[in-house]
Amino acid sequence: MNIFYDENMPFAHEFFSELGNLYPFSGRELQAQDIKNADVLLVRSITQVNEALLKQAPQLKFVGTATIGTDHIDQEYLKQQSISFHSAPGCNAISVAEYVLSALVVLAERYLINLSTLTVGIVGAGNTGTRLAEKLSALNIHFKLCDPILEAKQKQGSNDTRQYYPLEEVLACDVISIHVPKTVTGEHRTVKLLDQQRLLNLRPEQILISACRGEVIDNHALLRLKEQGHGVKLVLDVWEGEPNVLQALIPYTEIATAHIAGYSLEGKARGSEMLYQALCNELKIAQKFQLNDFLPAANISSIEITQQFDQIVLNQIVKMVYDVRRDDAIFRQQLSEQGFDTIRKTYPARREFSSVSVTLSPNAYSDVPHRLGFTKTSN
Ligand SMILES: NC(=O)c1ccc[n+]([C@@H]2O[C@H](COP(=O)([O-])OP(=O)(O)OC[C@H]3O[C@@H](n4cnc5c(N)ncnc54)[C@H](O)[C@@H]3O)[C@@H](O)[C@H]2O)c1
Ligand SMILES: O=C(O)[C@H](O)[C@H](O)COP(=O)(O)O
Repeated sequence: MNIFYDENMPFAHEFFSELGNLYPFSGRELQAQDIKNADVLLVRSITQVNEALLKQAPQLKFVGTATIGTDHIDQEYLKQQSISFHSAPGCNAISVAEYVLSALVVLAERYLINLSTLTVGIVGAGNTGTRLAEKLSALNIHFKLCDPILEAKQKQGSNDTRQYYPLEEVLACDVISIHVPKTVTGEHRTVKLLDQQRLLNLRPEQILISACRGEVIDNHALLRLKEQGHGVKLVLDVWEGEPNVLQALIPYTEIATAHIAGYSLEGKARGSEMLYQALCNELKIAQKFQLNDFLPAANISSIEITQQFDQIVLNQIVKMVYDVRRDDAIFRQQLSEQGFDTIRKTYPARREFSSVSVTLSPNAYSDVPHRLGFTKTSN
């Protein structure tokens, strides 16, 4: 069996080498002639999988994307060709939530904001939006969810008991964090969900965070708004037209990064693991490996908190594991010379909160670190 996989999939060799011959490829450069003898194709979001790519691959039976987003896959075409398709829902949702939390912590320090006074509007309450909501709950930070699709399912009797709010109400919150897929057509289209009019409605003291897909915010309209002196604070991980970023927008952002919100080692590697599981299921063979077989220990793998848990301690432990300013600096300094894709391919190691076990001395007892995702030290 010939397995072609994106070179940017951690542990792909470890997971898949016993299942067939492995052929790594560079995601942006893959061409139809490269995969003529592929049985399995494993991609990331930068490879457009459609008829043009697959038309010369008669043996292909399995396509997987080690990502949450699936907007780069022509699923209708795969169905027509009886090629099975698997994505990795939720694989990097924790990573995205930790990115947003790190950004909030950094902005809270930069502008002396008390996080507990804020209301966060979360647009899209799926995997990433939900993980963020859980972390905000742990911190007692108020949030409002908008998700008309889940709201409609609730009305039809789903088990979801969360409260949903109209989009315009959620867009009026102190912080807006967007977590929708890229949807080009239909009632719930998200391309330019934040169009010129909605951007004009923003208040100068708001914070707007986007770590979903660049096309959800009209980047040119956002640039015009900022050029007119609007105060809205921007945290942008994703950009319209990646890898070609509207560079004039970067100086107007508080935090700008190269679509790496989901790039924790765990988040990316879970994508590899989920495709391994899917392929084993398809081949009807037992899974021999799991992610924990390969994940190394974090550089700092245990800490003790000795004072009462407050925003200062929160800032310290969040930034100890992941300080988003590192990725912001890399983006600003290296985008022109290295390019967007190289920054992503050479992304330095980043771990999730769970890689650190936290001990709390008796006077510091709090369940917040654990609820945020840190591992409880076992006695
Ligand atoms: N920056 C990154 O590194 C990164 C990482 C992971 C995911 N993503 C992107 O974020 C998107 C969301 O990820 P997820 O795991 O939460 O996906 P998900 O599918 O679990 O959840 C998306 C939610 O958005 C809702 N939704 C769809 N259209 C909407 C609309 N018009 N208004 C409000 N809600 C709407 C859906 O009902 C769903 O509940 C992915 O599709 C992907 O494109 C980016
Ligand atoms: O959709 C996703 O899962 C994320 O956007 C993911 O981080 C994309 O990473 P890429 O496939 O572009 O490396």
